[in-house]
Amino acid sequence: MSRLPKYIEADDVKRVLKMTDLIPIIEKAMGNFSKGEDGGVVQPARSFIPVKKHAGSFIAMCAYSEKDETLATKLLTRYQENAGTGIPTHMSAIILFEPSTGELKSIMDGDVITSMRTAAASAVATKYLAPENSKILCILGSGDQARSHYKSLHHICNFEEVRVWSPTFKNAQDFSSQLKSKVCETVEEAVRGADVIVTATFAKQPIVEWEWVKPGAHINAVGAVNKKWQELSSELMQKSVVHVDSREAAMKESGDVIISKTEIFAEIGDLVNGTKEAQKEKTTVFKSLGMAMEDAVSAKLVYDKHMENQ
Ligand SMILES: NC(=O)C1=CN([C@@H]2O[C@H](COP(=O)(O)OP(=O)(O)OC[C@H]3O[C@@H](n4cnc5c(N)ncnc54)[C@H](O)[C@@H]3O)[C@@H](O)[C@H]2O)C=CC1
Ligand SMILES: O=C([O-])C1=[NH+]CCC1
Repeated sequence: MSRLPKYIEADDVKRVLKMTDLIPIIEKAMGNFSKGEDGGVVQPARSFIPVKKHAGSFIAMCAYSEKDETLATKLLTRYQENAGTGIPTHMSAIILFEPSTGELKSIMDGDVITSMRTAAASAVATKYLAPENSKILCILGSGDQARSHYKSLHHICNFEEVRVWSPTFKNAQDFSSQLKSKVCETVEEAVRGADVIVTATFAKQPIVEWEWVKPGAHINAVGAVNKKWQELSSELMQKSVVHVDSREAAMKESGDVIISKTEIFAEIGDLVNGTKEAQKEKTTVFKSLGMAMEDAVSAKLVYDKHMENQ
């Protein structure tokens, strides 16, 4: 193997990474993660460095999976105030190592992977938890994650209607002109009657109330990645059956979980492994925070596919 790592840019990641390949790989990874030591996953809690002077944060996420033979770290910045400036709010690179020798294999764009693997994790949750014959999808937010979720969730359900709401009406209109959907003026209008709901916003205070949510609906809550922030009201969290990607991370990083003091029923991996039963008929929440393990398996897939084409 050459000692020079392969640099894989965003366009190449986009070219080789397909949602249909990614969803089952993320499903398996979530299952392995939730098996504890038997799953062969090592994923320490991620590090956050606040870049207070510039209202940003720097996040380092590492994982090793023995079963998947992948060892990687993602370095990511989250600068919310970039919104509307033309600079993305999240930017990242993934560094992939060869687990058998420790060699550096690749440095690749992490933006496409972050977008797609987060939406793939929600697709797995939706597969287990959405009501049968879900027809109406509601997306709150119109940014990067909103777009990738639109695409991934169509692999799971045959939606007849998609609704989008965003705090800036024009952004929702742009979303709707590119991805077939109906623009809603309020969160309540978007949420009422929806079977599957995605919250992919920068909200710091709850934007979704329990009484708007159709009984039995499934919610993928992707934003509010801070112990002081919430996208869902405490009542909604307490009355729903709550699932997370990692219990440990949720208890440390999720305001939706910590502030509401809700009980966590299961990790999505527990549903995959069959150690907890999916309760499709109940109102369910998947509180997603994102896992390094998801980046590691995605990066390996990208690397292997990219090298096949060299
Ligand atoms: N769970 C996970 O694995 C991941 C979570 N995220 C989180 O998902 C959320 C969305 O990320 P992206 O789509 O990449 O960001 P983006 O910058 O592309 O889009 C953000 C969206 O939030 C909306 N927004 C801004 N302020 C708001 C407010 N106060 N209330 C409601 N909506 C507001 C914006 O109008 C925009 O539609 C962020 O909180 C981000 O940190 C991002 C990556 C992975
Ligand atoms: O897992 C991830 O990449 C992120 N979670 C929150 C911001 C980015």
